[in-house]
Amino acid sequence: MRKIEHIGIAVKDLKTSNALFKRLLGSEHYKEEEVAGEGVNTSFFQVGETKIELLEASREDSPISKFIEKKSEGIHHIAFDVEDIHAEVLRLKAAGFEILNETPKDGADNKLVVFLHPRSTNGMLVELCQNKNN
Ligand SMILES: CC[C@@H](C(=O)O)C(=O)SCCNC(=O)CCNC(=O)[C@H](O)C(C)(C)COP(=O)(O)OP(=O)(O)OC[C@H]1O[C@@H](n2cnc3c(N)ncnc32)[C@H](O)[C@@H]1OP(=O)(O)O
Ligand SMILES: [Co+2]
Repeated sequence: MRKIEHIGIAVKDLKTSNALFKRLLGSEHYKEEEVAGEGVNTSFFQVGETKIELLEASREDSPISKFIEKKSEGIHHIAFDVEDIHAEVLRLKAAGFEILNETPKDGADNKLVVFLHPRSTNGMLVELCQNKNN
């Protein structure tokens, strides 16, 4: 794993949270993107070499709706940048981690993504991200 690619934050309302994070970080979000496969609308803020990804549910059965209902708004996952996502999946599986999707799926920002179940990572949802142009 090369660096923290982004920190995902579950929010109820993207517009309200865009304004809050603009006040917090002192800069505007640089893009918004819907990822229909995940049931989310996202916005991104650059913070040095990493990013904050705000996630709003775009449908009732989105993982974000369930998370906010059971817990609250707040940190939802940490995403690590990897060079070869297939090799990382094999390495992490052999090391005993529970992979939620062994076949990488389309994420935001031109990425392929894989998730690890929080019950195998001390309660933290982990995302692996590989740039599609790698
Ligand atoms: C924008 C695209 C992409 C990107 O490019 O960056 C994204 O970031 S998409 C983000 C949204 N997508 C996902 O989260 C996909 C992966 N998540 C899942 O598959 C599910 O959410 C889950 C993690 C398997 C949980 O689903 P489910 O089992 O249906 O939910 P429960 O509410 O029953 O939870 C079971 C268990 O897990 C705990 N949990 C759930 N979510 C989280 C979380 N984000 N962080 C930590 N723990 C989490 C939940 O509390 C339950 O624990 P117990 O109550 O102790 O059983
Ligand atoms: Co993410």
